[in-house]
Amino acid sequence: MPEPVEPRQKRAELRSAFEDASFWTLCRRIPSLLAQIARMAWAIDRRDVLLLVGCQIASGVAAAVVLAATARAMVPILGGGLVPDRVREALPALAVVAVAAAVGRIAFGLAAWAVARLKPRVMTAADTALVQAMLSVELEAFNRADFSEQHEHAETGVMRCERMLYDAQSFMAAFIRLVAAFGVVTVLHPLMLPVLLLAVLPSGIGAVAEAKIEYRTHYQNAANRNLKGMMRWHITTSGYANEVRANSMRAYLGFWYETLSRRIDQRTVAAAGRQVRTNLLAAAAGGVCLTGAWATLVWLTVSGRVSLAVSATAVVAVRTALGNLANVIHYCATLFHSSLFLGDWKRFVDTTAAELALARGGEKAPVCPETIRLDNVTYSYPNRPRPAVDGLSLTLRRGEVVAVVGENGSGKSSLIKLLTGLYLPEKGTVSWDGVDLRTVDPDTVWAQTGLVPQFFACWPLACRENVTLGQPATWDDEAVWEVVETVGMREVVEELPEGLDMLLAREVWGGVTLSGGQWQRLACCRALYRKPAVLVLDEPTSEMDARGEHLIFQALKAMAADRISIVVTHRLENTKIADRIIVMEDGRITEQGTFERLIKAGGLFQELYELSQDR
Ligand SMILES: Nc1ncnc2c1ncn2[C@@H]1O[C@H](COP(=O)(O)OP(=O)(O)OP(=O)(O)O)[C@@H](O)[C@H]1O
Repeated sequence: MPEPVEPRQKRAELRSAFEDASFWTLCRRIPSLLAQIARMAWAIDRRDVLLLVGCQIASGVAAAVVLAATARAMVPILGGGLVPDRVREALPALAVVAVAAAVGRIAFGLAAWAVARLKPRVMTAADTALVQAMLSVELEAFNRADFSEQHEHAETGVMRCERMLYDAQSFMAAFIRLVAAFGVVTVLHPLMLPVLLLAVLPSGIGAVAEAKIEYRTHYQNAANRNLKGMMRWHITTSGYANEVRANSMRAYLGFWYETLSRRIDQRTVAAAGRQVRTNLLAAAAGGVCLTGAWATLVWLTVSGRVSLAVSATAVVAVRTALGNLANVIHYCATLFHSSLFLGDWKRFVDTTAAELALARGGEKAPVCPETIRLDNVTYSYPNRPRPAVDGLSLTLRRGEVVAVVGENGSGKSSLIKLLTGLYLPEKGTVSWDGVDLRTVDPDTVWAQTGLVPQFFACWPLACRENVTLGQPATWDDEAVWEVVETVGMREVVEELPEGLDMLLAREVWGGVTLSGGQWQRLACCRALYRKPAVLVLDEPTSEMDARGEHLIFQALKAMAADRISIVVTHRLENTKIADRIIVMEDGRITEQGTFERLIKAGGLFQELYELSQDR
């Protein structure tokens, strides 16, 4: 079986993300990263943020008190005299140790509670910001080669948000305790501080190197992961389950999925080897430095520079400092790691999506336009040698039904995206009543359009919402039933156990689905319910039976007087209801006229019609 092809992907950002990533960059970035996380959390719940910070400080102070009181207790315990006397003398300091340790634990527990409350909400905020960003972009953004890839990275950023808050809390907790321990160690003997730092520096540098390897691997797998995700959906969704089986695709799809997954795993496994080597190297260097730290402590004690009591406290302080320092370095590295993904999310939301956001003029589109005019309009898709619409001029008038026909790929769907302002032309102008759509707020255009696209959505919502989606809520179902009736769906909807309330999603418990043609009738309902000034139907009846098709074209005719109506169709019989037929070839209009005229004109229309009759 043929192996899946390796998808191409953009690499420039991968390089730039690493150029400035060093251990020192990590240390420099931590304060701003913490500030960014704090800002995100602050915007969600100030009380929890204050509780978290308060608890962190309290647990740090408690740790310092524990160490200081331990040092105080050690002096009588390791000093001379009778054991009961020594213990009695140490009791007050030991009581302080117990109280401070309890305060530390309570503060830690409360901090964890605050984080648990903040985590899901921070993640939801990041997630909704991403969804809003996706909703805000121009339709054209989806044609950009790297848009989906960048979106995928941003999705990972959202997933990491949750973990990042936990990492930030753990980092801060370790950092505050470390400062406390460092303070105690420095007071005991200043030489201990640099020795301690040296002991954990190698593991810090190793952790960052490991994080970089993981991030690089994540990027290298991005296109494959993206493709795998899409294929997974196609393979497992109920909608294609019949095609997958009846066209004997199962074996190949299974093979394809496994092969691609293995390819991703191979890179991850290879990276794991590099990570372990880095880790071991860092651990070995750390071990040597740590031995040096303990040797220094022994030397200080043996040479009489510190007393045995102080030395014993130093052992506790060094252990506390080391444990926390290792945590600081670990969480610093994971925070840094997460910050790279968060950077992807932020870049996508603040820059990529913002640059591609719908930002046209603020003018209002003319209400119920009399004419839509295309003047010399050209539109090309990226990576395509020829324009999809090529220097096209056309005027559509209110009250007129225009049918657009032509062979596959001749530019029909692109044309309707241009005249509804979904795409802006590369050259030429599209205007509604003389107002250039470039200067108009697109929402005021789309408030007046009703579109049945070629590939329409089957919304996993109630039947009613499948009709009214995008329109203000209504308490009265009469208008809904009216359009349901128009497309011949009343009986079907009435038979659903919950009628208009029925959930149309068989994947959800209690939900049902409809047949292909019934779904298409519902998509037509959606457009008709809007009573739009510009009604655009792109192959609206491709899945319908003759009765459904008849009903839709009757409805189109009945509604035509008050609006501009455009219908794209391959069934040329349907064009009989049109006032004018436009024939497209290679992005241009090559013929125009009524059915009666074009059927005898000797052009493409006549040829296609004769082919449709030749059975
Ligand atoms: N998103 C896209 N990216 C790149 N090329 C595209 C895209 N959409 C359409 N095209 C190309 O633009 C040309 C016109 O496509 P369009 O969908 O407008 O044709 P159409 O006449 O509606 O075709 P059909 O009858 O098959 O629906 C085709 O060559 C098509 O391959």
